[in-house]
Amino acid sequence: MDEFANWLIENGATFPKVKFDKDEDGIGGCYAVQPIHPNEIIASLPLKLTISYKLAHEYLPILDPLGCRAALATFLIHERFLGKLSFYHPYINILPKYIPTPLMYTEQEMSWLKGTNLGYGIESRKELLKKEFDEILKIVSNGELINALSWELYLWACNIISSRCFPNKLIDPDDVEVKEALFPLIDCFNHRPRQKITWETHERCELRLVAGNYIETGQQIYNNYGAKSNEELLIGYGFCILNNPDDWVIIKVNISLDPQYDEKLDLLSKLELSELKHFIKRGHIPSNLLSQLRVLVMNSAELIYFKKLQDSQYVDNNINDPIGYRNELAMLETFSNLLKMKLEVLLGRDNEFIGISSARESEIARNCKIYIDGQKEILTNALAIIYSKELIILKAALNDSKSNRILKLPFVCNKININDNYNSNDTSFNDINSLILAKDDLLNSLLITTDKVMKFDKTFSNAINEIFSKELIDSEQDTILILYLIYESQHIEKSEWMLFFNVAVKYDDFYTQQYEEKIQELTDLYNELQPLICNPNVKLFDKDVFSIDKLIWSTCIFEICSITFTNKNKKQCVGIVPL
Ligand SMILES: C[S@@+](CC[C@H](N)C(=O)[O-])C[C@H]1O[C@@H](n2cnc3c(N)ncnc32)[C@H](O)[C@@H]1O
Repeated sequence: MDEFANWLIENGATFPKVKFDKDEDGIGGCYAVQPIHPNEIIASLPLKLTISYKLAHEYLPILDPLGCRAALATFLIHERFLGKLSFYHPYINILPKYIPTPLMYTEQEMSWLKGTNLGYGIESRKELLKKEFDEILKIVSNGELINALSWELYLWACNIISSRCFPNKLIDPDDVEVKEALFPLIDCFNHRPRQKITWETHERCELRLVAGNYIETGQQIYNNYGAKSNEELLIGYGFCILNNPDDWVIIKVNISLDPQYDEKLDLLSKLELSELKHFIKRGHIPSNLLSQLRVLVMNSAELIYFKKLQDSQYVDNNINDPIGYRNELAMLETFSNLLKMKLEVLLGRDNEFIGISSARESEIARNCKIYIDGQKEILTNALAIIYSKELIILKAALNDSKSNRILKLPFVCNKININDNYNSNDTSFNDINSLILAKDDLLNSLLITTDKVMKFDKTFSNAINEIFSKELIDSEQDTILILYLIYESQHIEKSEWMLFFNVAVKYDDFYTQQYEEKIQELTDLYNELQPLICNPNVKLFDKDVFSIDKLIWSTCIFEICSITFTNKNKKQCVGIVPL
């Protein structure tokens, strides 16, 4: 380290109150040898010591088409190869020979990341670097450099760049491209999230680190690499921060299998919601993600109706707020399923950190565990937020239902009475299980489900038990509810859902336009059901009530109003949202 410090001083760097040392874990860092005050310059580096793209490019212009990283990495490898002959030798010499980023993990170590975003992404990142490296080998003709280059050294150099670089913009503010640059000395400080510190270029000839707070003698002096998540820190720097306040989980929305893919993509683009990648933080779910999911879970009627409103300038239809109870419940259900799927993969993993036999492995396992635990915690927190939102929406729906505030089908952009807490990402109770139970109770009160109608209407349940065997009842929830809609529409005035049925029987808008292609399918279903329903033991409908038209109507109402959800016993259920 002395050689490095002398080299820096000889070349005009200053760092009068800084000592290079290692902490108890052997991590190199910078420590204050005297008190440092806010706004004091901690270290300054003459820009002539920068290893920039410009420098690497002047040295190896043939690598130009490959971009900044390839040029910088090749330059570093060459200087390392030159050894003491290199001007940068004192700097190259203090660079770690090994940086434990996932690029360097063994197969066993990679298995610790299985199921995480990083686990999926590393291979493609390695392939990209390998292609870059093969291109370099093709381009480089200098015999000496060819001898120096190897894949292992290329990975080392890429790790050095990702773990120590700064934005090239610091020295070239007019540069339009995103490039990296290495600043010896300035890159010797470790990271602490939210650390107050400034990077300042002085008269285009010096880069300074300026203290943002008071630092006592003996304390480590931290830099701030920016608001980096553990995923970014692990891949780029080889470490993670416990309880990292800047951590996030990436959620990518997959729309490709949606039958209305083109229309929805078009609507998303009109609403400026085309970005399908989102970052969920502790206590924060981006509102754009919720808005996007509202579009993605729209059924055909909601989509048509919403687009109509969208085209008329007179209606205030804001996708940043719930657009309807069914749509909102479907959105929250879809989102919670997405979170649960991600979480389940991670939850079964704790016991997989076995077979650790070296300090290196235990360090890697520790970082993987911090990363995975952080992901789990953020996902669990997001799930609690979503369940809390579901409770608010369900309570509002029940209130509206009790006060008979049932408006026009397809229940899109009717005013929803939610309170201001809805968008606050509040998780007033964090215990997921109590949230699930509360949600289940509310869903049971609000929805028309097969369980409910079979329990409360003996005539209906007797008929259904005649038509379907016990085993089929769960898998035929859709058909049972479709039949129930016809059954209940025979005596609306006695129905518990009288207002809903009053609205539903008047609805004919959608099926005339949209059901053409479904007619054949429904005719087949009708022909299948008709003999079963005509069985003298099945007393479901008055004579001539069960017609193909009625079946089309009830299927249409069912599709406009139903949601699928998972109940507290993890059973997939279907329900009709009656408002
Ligand atoms: C810019 S360098 C900092 C100086 C480096 N520790 C050294 O000895 O040269 C970044 C590297 O330092 C280490 N590092 C920085 N901040 C850290 C932290 N908070 N915890 C653990 N390691 C850290 C990581 O190995 C990272 O790749």
